[in-house]
Amino acid sequence: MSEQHIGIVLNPSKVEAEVLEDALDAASEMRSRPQLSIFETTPEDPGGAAAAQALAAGVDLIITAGGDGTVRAVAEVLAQRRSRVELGIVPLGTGNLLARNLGIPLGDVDAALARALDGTARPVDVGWCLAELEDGPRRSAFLVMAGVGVDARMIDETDDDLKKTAGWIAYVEAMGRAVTASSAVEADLVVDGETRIHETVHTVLVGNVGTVQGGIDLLPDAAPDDGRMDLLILGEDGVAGWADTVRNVVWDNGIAKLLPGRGDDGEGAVDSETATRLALSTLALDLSAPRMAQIDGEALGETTSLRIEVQPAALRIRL
Ligand SMILES: Nc1ncnc2c1ncn2[C@@H]1O[C@H](COP(=O)(O)OP(=O)(O)OP(=O)(O)O)[C@@H](O)[C@H]1O
Repeated sequence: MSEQHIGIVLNPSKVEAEVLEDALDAASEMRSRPQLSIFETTPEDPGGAAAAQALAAGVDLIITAGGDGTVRAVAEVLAQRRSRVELGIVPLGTGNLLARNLGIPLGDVDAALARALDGTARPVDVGWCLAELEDGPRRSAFLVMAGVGVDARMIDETDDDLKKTAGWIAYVEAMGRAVTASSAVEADLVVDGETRIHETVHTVLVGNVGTVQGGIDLLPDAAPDDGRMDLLILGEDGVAGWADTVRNVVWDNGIAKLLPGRGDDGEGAVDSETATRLALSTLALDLSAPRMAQIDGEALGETTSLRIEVQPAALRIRL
């Protein structure tokens, strides 16, 4: 069998290449060291070009070393090309929502690398989101969530310095500001080309996985390999309740969970009468006024139109 060739797509603002090289050396002690190529991301190109270079170099496995933004950029290239090259994730971001939802070890490079090297590849769905933005249409892949409303604004308003020093607590702080700043908007939704919904909404989210910061399970039925995405619509009255839920869960359970000896039993699913949940393959969303859209924690810009579709089992992620 020819030697395995691994490509690491590395965000150098998160970790030094030597850390990954040393970890790979340690993991390879008992077997032949695979060929390793490192492809660095840049602020202007957070992983797409690096992934394309890795594929061009003929790697058998791509491992991302960065956060959700790095994984998203790499996944976009793999899904677009319908590549069967497997993906491993060493989560080094702030939120690491995908890794968190998939049960990949956080804050432990060696353990995450072991999964990437020896884990079994599982199919993971990818969502595609076409947004009409001020400077034209943009089509982006997402693995965690896409949408408009409180969540998107919250991410957009998250102070970068705060995010660096305070981590997920920064999200809560930003959310407090976002809830007061958000205003309702008329939304027309068409689910799977047939179910029509007209509602005054604050937030519309489509998720591949359900858990957000603080262990809050926004989409309890979301599964990354079911070929569907889950839709959450928060109506006009829902947002206050949701914000309360989030704040309570984050503060009461989130902080408690971080303290030694405390259980992980906090559940924060939205159960408001004004919240609607559905599974879907496609969604057309039109808004009466522009709202900030986001994909996997990245602010896209303001839009009145999103078109979302699922590419089932587009990725093979080692878990
Ligand atoms: N070479 C680089 N130097 C500085 N910044 C970079 C570089 N490469 C990528 N970035 C920036 O890193 C960000 C992407 O970070 P990444 O997704 O890896 O972590 P994160 O944002 O902390 O993750 P998470 O979404 O999980 O919290 C982008 O804003 C991108 O511009």
